[in-house]
Amino acid sequence: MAEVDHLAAERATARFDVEEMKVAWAGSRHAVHVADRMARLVASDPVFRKDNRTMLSRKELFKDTLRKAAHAWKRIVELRLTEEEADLLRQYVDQPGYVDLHWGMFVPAIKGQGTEEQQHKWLPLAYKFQIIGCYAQTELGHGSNVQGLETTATFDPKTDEFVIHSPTLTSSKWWPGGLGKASTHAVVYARLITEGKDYGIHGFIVQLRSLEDHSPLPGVTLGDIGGKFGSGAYNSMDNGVLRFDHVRIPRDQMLMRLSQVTREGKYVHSNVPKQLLYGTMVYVRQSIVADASKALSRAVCIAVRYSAVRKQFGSQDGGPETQVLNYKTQQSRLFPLLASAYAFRFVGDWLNWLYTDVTQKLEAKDFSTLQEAHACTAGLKAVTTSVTADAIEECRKLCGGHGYLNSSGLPELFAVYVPACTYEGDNVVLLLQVARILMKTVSQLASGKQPVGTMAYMGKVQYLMQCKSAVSSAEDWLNPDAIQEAFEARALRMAVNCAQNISQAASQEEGFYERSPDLLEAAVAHIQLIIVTKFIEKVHQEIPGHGVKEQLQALCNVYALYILHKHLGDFLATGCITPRQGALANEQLGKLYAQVRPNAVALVDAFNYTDHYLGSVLGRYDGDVYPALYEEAWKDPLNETVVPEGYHEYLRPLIKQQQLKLSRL
Ligand SMILES: CCCCC/C=C\C/C=C\C/C=C\C/C=C\C/C=C\CC/C=C/C(=O)SCCNC(=O)CCNC(=O)[C@H](O)C(C)(C)COP(=O)(O)OP(=O)(O)OC[C@H]1O[C@@H](n2cnc3c(N)ncnc32)[C@H](O)[C@@H]1OP(=O)(O)O
Ligand SMILES: Cc1cc2nc3c(=O)[nH]c(=O)nc-3n(C[C@H](O)[C@H](O)[C@H](O)COP(=O)(O)OP(=O)(O)OC[C@H]3O[C@@H](n4cnc5c(N)ncnc54)[C@H](O)[C@@H]3O)c2cc1C
Repeated sequence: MAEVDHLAAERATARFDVEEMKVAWAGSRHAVHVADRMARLVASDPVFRKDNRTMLSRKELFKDTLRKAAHAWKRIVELRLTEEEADLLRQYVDQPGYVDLHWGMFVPAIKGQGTEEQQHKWLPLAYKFQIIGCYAQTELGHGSNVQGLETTATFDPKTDEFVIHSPTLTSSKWWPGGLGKASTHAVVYARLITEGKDYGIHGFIVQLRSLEDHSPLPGVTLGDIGGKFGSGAYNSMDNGVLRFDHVRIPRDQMLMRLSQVTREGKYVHSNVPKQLLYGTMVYVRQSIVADASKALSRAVCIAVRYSAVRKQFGSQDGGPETQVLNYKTQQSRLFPLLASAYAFRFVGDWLNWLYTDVTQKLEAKDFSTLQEAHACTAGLKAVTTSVTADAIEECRKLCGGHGYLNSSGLPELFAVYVPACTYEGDNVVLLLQVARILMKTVSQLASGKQPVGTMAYMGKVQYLMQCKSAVSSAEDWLNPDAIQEAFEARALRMAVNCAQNISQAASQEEGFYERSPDLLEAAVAHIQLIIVTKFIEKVHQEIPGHGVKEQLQALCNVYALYILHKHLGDFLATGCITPRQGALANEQLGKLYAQVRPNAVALVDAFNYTDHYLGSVLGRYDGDVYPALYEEAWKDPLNETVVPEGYHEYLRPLIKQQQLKLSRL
C-alpha cells in the first residue's frame, strides 16, 4: 500500500465494496487470493524486473527472457506450485517467450491429437522440460489457408518412417513462436502422403535440435525470422523459420488420435469430424478472449488513474484546475472501454465454460456442439482482440503526451498486443467463418430447423423481423429486455439481409464473395449480441457485496448503449429502432457516465494489479505520477553522460562550421 495516496479522495467516493468487486472480477475469493500471492511473488523478485526492458538490445532481451523463464521454473519447482499457481506466476512475469507456446500449444496439441500411448510417452517429457516444444503450422506462403500448407510427410513402408520435407521456399515454416532459438521439438503440420495419395494436413511430432548441444539435427535448417513491431514487446519471442530436407521420423510420431497410418501404409480415419485437427486453435482462441480482458483492463487502469491525477484548464480565478477525468469527452471515450473490460471478462468466463462443456461432449463422441464452439471462439477472438488493440491506442491518447513515453507502459502493451488481431487466425478470416455459419443457420430456418445455443434467437425470426422497440424515455433503455430485443433484431435482420442478397447472385459462393464486407458487419453484430447477452445474464445472477451488482448493472448498460450508439446506423437501417429512440439511448448513456464517474478509480482498483504488473508510471496505485516520470527520464541511457556520444564527431564540427561561416559575413 502506498504511503501517500494521491487518489485517496477518488477512492473515498466509491459507492461499492471494492474487495467484493475484486471477487466478482476474479471469479471467486480463492482466485483473488492466489492471483494476489503470485503477483506479489513476481513483483518482489529482482530477476523479474522489467522496467529496463525497452532499452535492451534484441539479444539482451532474448537472453533476459531465457533467464526469467528458467528462474520462473526454478521457483515453481522449489515452491511446489500447483498448475493454477504456475500459470498465474508465468502470466505476471509478463514477458512473451517460448514457454507460452510450450504450455499453450505444444502440450495441448499432444493432449488433443495424440493417442493415449503417445500422450504417455511425450507429455511427461514436456511437463518436466526435458524437451521444449512449439506449434509449427504457418508457412511463408500460407497461414490463414491451413489446407494450402505445402510441407509433406511421406510414409516410407520400407523403414516404417515418415519423410518430412519442405519442397518449396514457400513451404518453409514461418512464424512459430519458440521455434527460432529455444525449441527442441515441434508439432509440425504437414500433408500426409501414403500409397501415393495426399490425405491432407496432419500433425507430427518432430525433433529439431540435439538434446545434448542444441544444434539442429541433420536435414533441419532453423533460425529466427527477425525483429518485430515496437521496442521490447513481442521481440522477446523467437518466432522462427524451419526447413526440412527429407528428415525421417518414426511412424508413431504422427499424432494418431483422429486418423492413423498402419504398418503397411493404409490410411485409416476414425469416425470423427476432420475439423478436430483444428482443436488446438479453438483452445487457444478461447484463452485469447480471456486475455483480451486482461490487456484491456491494464490499459484502462492506467488511463483512469492518470486521468484522475492529471489536471488541465479551468482555473482562471486561481482555483483548482479540472481533473481531465471530469471532462465529458474523456468520460465518453474512457468509460465504454472500462465497461468493455468487464464485458470481455464475463464473456471470457462463459466461453471457457462452453469450451469445457464441448470438450466433455467430444469425449463422449457427441459432436453436435462443435460448430457452436468454432463460431463462438472464432468470433469472440476476433471482436475482443480488435477492440482491445484499438482501445490500448485510445488509452495512450487519453493520457496525452505522457502516454507516448515508454514509461507509461502503453506503447509496449500496444506493440505486444496488436498481433493478437492476426495470430491464431486473422480476425477478418475468423469473422467470415462466423458469417458462413450464420448464413447456413438462416438458410435452415425455412425448413423449420430450430437453431440452438447462441443462434437460438434466430428461431424467433417471425417476431424479430417485424418487432418495433417500445422505448419511449431514456430510462426505458435501462430495461435489459429492451436492449436484448434491439440487439437480437439488429443481428438477425443484418444476417437475413445478407442471405437475401446472396440468394440473388449467380451462385452461393459468388454471392458470399461479393457480399463479404456486409457479412463481416453481420458477424460483428451477432458477436456483440453474445457479449451483451452474457453480461446481462451475469448481472442477473446473485452478486454479493455492497453496491457491486449496481455497478455491474451500470457498466452492462454502458457497454450495450455505447455499442448501440456507435453502430446506430445498423439499428436505424434495419428499422429496429427510430432516430428518436437512438437519441434517447445516447441521453441515457450520458447519465450512466455520470453514475460511473465517482466509482471509476475504484472500478479499476478492483482489477487488483500490482504496480509491477501494470508497468506504468502513469498508472501507479498511489497516483504520485510526476516524481516518477521525472525520475524515470534520468534512467535513459542517453542521460548516462551529460554531453552525448557523437558530439565531437557530428555536433561540434557542425556548430563550429556554422560559426565560422557567420564570422566571415
Ligand atoms: C507490457 C507488455 C508486456 C508483455 C505482455 C504479455 C502478454 C500480453 C497480454 C496478452 C497477450 C494475449 C494473448 C496470449 C495468449 C496466447 C497467444 C500466444 C501466442 C500466439 C501464438 C500464435 C499461434 C498461431 O497463430 S498458430 C496458427 C494459427 N492459424 C490459424 O488460426 C489459421 C486460420 N485458419 C483456419 O483456422 C482455417 O484454415 C479456416 C479459416 C477455418 C478454414 O479452414 P478450412 O478447413 O479450409 O475450412 P472451411 O472450408 O472454411 O470449413 C470447413 C468446415 O469446417 C468448419 N470449421 C472450420 N474450422 C473449424 C474449427 N476450428 N472447429 C470446428 N469446425 C471448423 C467450418 O465451419 C466448415 O463447416 P461446414 O462444412 O459445416 O460448413
Ligand atoms: C506474433 C505472431 C505469432 C505467431 N505465432 C505462430 C505460431 O506459434 N505458430 C504458427 O503456426 N503460426 C504463428 N503465427 C502465424 C499466424 O497464425 C498467421 O500469421 C495468421 O494465421 C494469419 O495468416 P497469414 O499470415 O497467412 O495472413 P494472410 O491470410 O496472408 O492475411 C493477409 C490479408 O489477407 C486477408 N485475407 C486472407 N484470406 C482472406 C479471405 N478468405 N477473405 C478475405 N480476406 C482474406 C486478411 O484479412 C489479411 O488482411 C504467428 C503470427 C504472429 C504475427
